[in-house]
Amino acid sequence: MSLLTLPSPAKLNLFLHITGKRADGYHNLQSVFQLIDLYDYLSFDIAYADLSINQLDEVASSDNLIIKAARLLQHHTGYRGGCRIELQKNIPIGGGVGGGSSNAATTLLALNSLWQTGLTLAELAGLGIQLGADVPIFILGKNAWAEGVGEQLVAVDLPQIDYIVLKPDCFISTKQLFSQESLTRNTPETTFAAYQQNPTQCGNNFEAIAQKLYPEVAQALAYLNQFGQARLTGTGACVFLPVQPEQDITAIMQNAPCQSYFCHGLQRSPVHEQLGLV
Ligand SMILES: C[C@@](CO)(OP(=O)(O)O)[C@H](O)COP(=O)(O)OP(=O)(O)OC[C@H]1O[C@@H](n2ccc(N)nc2=O)[C@H](O)[C@@H]1O
Ligand SMILES: Nc1ncnc2c1ncn2[C@@H]1O[C@H](COP(=O)(O)OP(=O)(O)O)[C@@H](O)[C@H]1O
Repeated sequence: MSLLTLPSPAKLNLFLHITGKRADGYHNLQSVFQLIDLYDYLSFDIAYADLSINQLDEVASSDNLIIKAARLLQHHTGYRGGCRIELQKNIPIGGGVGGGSSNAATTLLALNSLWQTGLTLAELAGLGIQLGADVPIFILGKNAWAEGVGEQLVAVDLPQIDYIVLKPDCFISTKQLFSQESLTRNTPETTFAAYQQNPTQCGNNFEAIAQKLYPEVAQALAYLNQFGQARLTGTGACVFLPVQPEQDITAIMQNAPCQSYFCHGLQRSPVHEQLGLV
């Protein structure tokens, strides 16, 4: 098989605590990653000698994490062939829902299969972390409890929940939010068991800063908070609300102040199901 089309799912951080700053400037965190059925689609055709991708308005091809992931796999394994990659982008960029990281992970998984380079998931996650802190969760392909910078992952079972996700009309840089002086960097460590007992007690340390810097985020959170407990995902800009079937989901979405998505929580990534990595 030389041609393959795969989905690339998004994620939510059900909570996000920053627990310390490391000597290298990165921050330690604790989080629960929930995979959701908001997908980009990537097509891979390895009947090409070079690496190439269709042009994306927002990202130069040489900066695209998809190309960076493919190059990294080539470099690591010495594989000499190429691939033509087509990306259909649906996941909002800079939204805190991990689209770029997910694209990188889908690329590593797909090309490791098509190029028959034979790396294990642990080896692919080791490559992925060089591209971004969120890549390993998409290589694992399961909901997870995360520590370290997001690379220490333990797969967890989460209740089946649906979400409304809003994308405020602004772009948030992860680096910029981490560099804010007012960021709480010393949240006491917790455990997955403690989180499960009382999930609403765990929040997102970036929520106050994102709302202050971006009124669009404050507006989206205030809107969703009328219907339950809304949260920021990652460093934003997206915010999400867990919803029950009896709520008027259509009305909540129609009256939202910005773009809205209805998403199911996934138990595992469809990429792994499609590639037989069960
Ligand atoms: C904090 C999270 C939670 O999911 O935010 P989102 O990106 O999803 O919003 C992620 O782990 C982010 O991962 P990712 O977006 O891949 O970040 P990277 O590109 O690795 O890092 C961008 C910059 O953010 C800072 N950074 C990032 C992660 C971290 N644990 N500590 C940091 O201090 C560093 O300054 C780094 O240069
Ligand atoms: N394939 C890609 N899809 C999305 N963003 C990408 C991609 N490749 C590189 N990027 C860059 O990665 C950054 C973070 O994008 P993304 O992962 O969508 O956001 P977030 O980390 O907030 O969830 C953006 O600034 C974008 O320029």
